[in-house]
Amino acid sequence: CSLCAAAVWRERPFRDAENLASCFGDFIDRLPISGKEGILRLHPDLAGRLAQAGQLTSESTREQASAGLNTMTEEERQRMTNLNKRYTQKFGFPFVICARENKKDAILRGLGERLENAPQTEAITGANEVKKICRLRLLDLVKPDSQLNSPL
Ligand SMILES: NC(=O)NC1NC(=O)NC1=O
Repeated sequence: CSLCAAAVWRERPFRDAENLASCFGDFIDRLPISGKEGILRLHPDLAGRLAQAGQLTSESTREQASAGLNTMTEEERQRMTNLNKRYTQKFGFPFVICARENKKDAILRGLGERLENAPQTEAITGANEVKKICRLRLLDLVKPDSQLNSPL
């Protein structure tokens, strides 16, 4: 989210990628519920229309594939679509989970379970998942060598 990046920029210099990720995490934690919901709305549905049209970002494509979401049976895809629809109707933002830390069965189960949560709880749970996605993406972007050379 470019707004988060622009805000976290003021915390420079960062010791390393972990420090940068924790600054992003702190920023997301400090957002009010409406801000957390806004960040969640920037995310594509899991195995949704964008994925099926091949229009996800390369990061999302890789993450969703690592959970096995690109090899779902027709029945699994239908279940995912129905649950995603119910979730978005209830909360007004899409279901977000760190796909690299879950497999498709855990994602389908989590989607069903999290549908029962209260809206505020779910905005916080979703934002915590965004923090995990953000951290893994940052660690990919910042090569270990660059930590030795100069602060970010
Ligand atoms: N909706 C959702 O969780 N999307 C994602 N999760 C993840 O790890 N990558 C995504 O694109």
